[in-house]
Amino acid sequence: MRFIPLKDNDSVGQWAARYIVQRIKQFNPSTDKPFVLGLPTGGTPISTYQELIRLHHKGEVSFSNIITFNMDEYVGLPTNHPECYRVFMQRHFFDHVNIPEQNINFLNGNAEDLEAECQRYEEAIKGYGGIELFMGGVGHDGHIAFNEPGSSLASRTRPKMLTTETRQANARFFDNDVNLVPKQALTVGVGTLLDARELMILATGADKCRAVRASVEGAINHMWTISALQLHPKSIMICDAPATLDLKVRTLRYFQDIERDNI
Ligand SMILES: N[C@@H]1[C@@H](O)[C@H](O)[C@@H](COP(=O)(O)O)O[C@@H]1O
Repeated sequence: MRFIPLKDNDSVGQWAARYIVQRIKQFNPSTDKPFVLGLPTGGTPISTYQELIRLHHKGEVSFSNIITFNMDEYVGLPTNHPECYRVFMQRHFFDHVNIPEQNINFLNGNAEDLEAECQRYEEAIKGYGGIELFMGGVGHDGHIAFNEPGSSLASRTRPKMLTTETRQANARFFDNDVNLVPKQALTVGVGTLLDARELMILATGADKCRAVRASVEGAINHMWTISALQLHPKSIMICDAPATLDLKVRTLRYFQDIERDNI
């Protein structure tokens, strides 16, 4: 795994956005051969979306041949709710770039049969030949997408109950009222994420430092689903300085040394 230790949140956004643009350019997508990008919501990726929008407006990247799959969605939120992940993505990214509406894929958290909806999503990903690059964030408890502690590292897309800790963390988007945060979500599985040809995780802020330690120095363990990164043949974790606070000095120096030309 690559570990990119950067200074602050803006540097993380810039690094991640440039990496995505570079990968898209290398891939040279076309209508027949689109680039399939997995995307997250949350506070962490916002600086990346802002930088991608800026690069798009500068003419450095087009999203016309990009297919997106978002990693998760709340169950039961009205589709026009501002915290519905689809609405979040329109607001922070899709409304500002040239991605065709039909290229955007989302889990429907209001589907009548949630299991069937998750199955449909897995099939849709397969239909495009899999995901080229999946970007994600990480929860305080080390969850990746909504794969809460104890999720199988082989899991596929499915409904999941959210922990109280996660609902409390997300209450900031729901008038600080935990009771307004949905109790359930649909999420791609850890196995679905591991199937992506590349997995890029962003972590910013001191409140993520335990999750970062678990992913870099910890043992692979379903109680920290982020640790599955270690199983992926091509994973990158990008952090700001506060998120590295719990790493050993030796670990941090090691990655600072081997990435010295890239940070
Ligand atoms: N399902 C999302 C995750 O995909 C995200 O990584 C996590 C961290 O969010 P934030 O970036 O706001 O800290 O929050 C939610 O639980």
